[in-house]
Amino acid sequence: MSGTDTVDDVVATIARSAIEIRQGLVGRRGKADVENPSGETQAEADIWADELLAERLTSIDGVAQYASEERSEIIDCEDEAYCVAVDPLDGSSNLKSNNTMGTVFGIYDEPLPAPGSALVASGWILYGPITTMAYARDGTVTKYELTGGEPSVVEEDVTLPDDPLVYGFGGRVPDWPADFREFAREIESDSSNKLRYGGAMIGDVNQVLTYGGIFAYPALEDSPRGKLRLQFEGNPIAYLIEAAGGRSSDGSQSILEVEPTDLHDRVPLHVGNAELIDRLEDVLE
Ligand SMILES: O=P(O)(O)OC[C@H]1O[C@](O)(COP(=O)(O)O)[C@@H](O)[C@@H]1O
Ligand SMILES: [Mg+2]
Ligand SMILES: [Mg+2]
Repeated sequence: MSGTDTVDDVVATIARSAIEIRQGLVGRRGKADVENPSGETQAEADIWADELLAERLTSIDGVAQYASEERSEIIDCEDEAYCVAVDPLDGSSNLKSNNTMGTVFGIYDEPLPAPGSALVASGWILYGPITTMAYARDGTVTKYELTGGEPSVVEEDVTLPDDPLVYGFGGRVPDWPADFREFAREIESDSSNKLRYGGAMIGDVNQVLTYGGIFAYPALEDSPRGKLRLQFEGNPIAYLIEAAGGRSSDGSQSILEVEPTDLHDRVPLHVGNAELIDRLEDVLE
């Protein structure tokens, strides 16, 4: 994966940096006294990981823009071609309790903010008991283990298992709109489904990729666009889950069809096995 084109260079750089990010979490578990563009208090590690990725990714030939959940403005580079959007640390509130976190990336061939249809590749790093990467390009998904050297492939042509097993829904239940509550009740009452919610989208979505099922951070009564960000979280996740044979939805259409109006737009996110997303859209109609 190293050095054949800009997209490969970006992915190889993120994979290498992930090992450093993981090690650098030690000593950076506190909060910084600053808010990100979404109005959330940043962790020291959010800021540090963003700066590390910005420095590395903007120096790659062919990278035109770098943008992240943790900074208001896009960094424009002199090159033209690919625009990289990252969530440097997904689930950073899990730093305190030392639970799962991730890094999410999307590589677009249009200036940001761009719709998910402009993605050429996306993926995520999962900082679990070991560090893994799920990566989608050209309609196929590959899983890797990362140790610092060349990423080693553990599975090619990854697809969601046919029989869904896990579900995880973000937000407080009383804040869910009535139609989403009805859908959630339907999923819960099916005895073949198990609840899995860890407070880091990447951990929960990776379980859906592994076992089949559904993850959602839905629209909330007082936040109709939900919580998760379209450029940095929604689009990259949707691109990968769709490449793995699943579906994504903002409630009525694929996340990849949502037109952005602002770099830090939020989007109601639902991803998983196609049959479950179809059922969700029927209920939310
Ligand atoms: O604390 P809540 O409301 O369950 O929210 C958890 C969700 O927020 C997030 O932590 C948001 O991501 P960041 O940590 O990158 O801001 C998701 O990973 C997770 O699914
Ligand atoms: Mg996140
Ligand atoms: Mg984050």
